[in-house]
Amino acid sequence: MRNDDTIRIGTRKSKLALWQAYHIADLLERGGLKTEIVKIETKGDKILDVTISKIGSKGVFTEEIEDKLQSGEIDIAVHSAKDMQSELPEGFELIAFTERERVNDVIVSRDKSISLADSSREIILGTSSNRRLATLNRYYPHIKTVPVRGNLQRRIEKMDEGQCDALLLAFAGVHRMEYDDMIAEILPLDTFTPAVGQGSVAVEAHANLDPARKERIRELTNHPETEICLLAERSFLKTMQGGCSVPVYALASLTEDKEVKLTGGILSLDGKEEIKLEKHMAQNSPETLGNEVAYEILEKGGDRILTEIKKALGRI
Ligand SMILES: NCc1[nH]cc(CCC(=O)O)c1CC(=O)O
Repeated sequence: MRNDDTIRIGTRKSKLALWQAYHIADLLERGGLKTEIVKIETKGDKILDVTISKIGSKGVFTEEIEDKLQSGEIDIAVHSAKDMQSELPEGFELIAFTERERVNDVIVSRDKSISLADSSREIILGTSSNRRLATLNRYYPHIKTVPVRGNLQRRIEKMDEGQCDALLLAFAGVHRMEYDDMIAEILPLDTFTPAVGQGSVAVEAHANLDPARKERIRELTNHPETEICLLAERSFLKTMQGGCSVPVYALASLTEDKEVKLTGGILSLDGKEEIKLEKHMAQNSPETLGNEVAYEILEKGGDRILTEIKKALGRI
């Protein structure tokens, strides 16, 4: 343990990552803590021209950051919650989740008249996410896609270079980067159920972080309602054993009668099959809820779909 009281916050260097890190710094400083941002380059940031599902290895965006958490060079790391694997390496945990932003996926374009449901015109949509591709195959089969990677700014540049007419992105990132005026359409949650954790910022720590510091950081950054929802979603993901390149989705919310409701599902890559389920449970057992929804989906055929997907992705 260092003896000064500045909280060192580790983050990737992209604009979105920095926005998230400064957001956490702001919450901590409002509570009277001093902060310092430590920018860290990861393997995933260096490899821009292959899709992440082809790089394959777990933690391409987190390994270097976790090394610095473990050594105590940084106290916490800040990530988009949805980028975090459902199981962290031994000794690491997510200690807080910030209040969730609007969770929807959106269409971003220079042409605001673009709409996914409009099959009368040809739209080429940029996305590299298997969840989004499978959802398009199922609900909007007339839409053509091209893979587009890189940070948000780079993706918009690629669109402006003519690689695609529009991009399919998470509202949260678009809003944080202040591209709201390019949002052509906010996609409905019943077809485009978002990825687990979408819209919330997660704070990661190592078990060697001083408990009093950890508790103070948690008090200032954690949003308890969001945390309950994310615990349900993340335990769903863990039981599904999906990994980030599998079209698995889940969205939890709190109900008026103080329960947590979870909708989870899996799609085949071609979108021909979808198994989707909704359940609710008392708020004190979000993880049990996540497990139960996952087990039931696996039992109802999700297991077979998952095996087929992993085979197609070359994972088994
Ligand atoms: N997959 C990358 C990623 N990770 C987090 C966000 C956006 C912010 C968020 O959902 O928290 C994005 C961009 C996107 O999917 O459009």
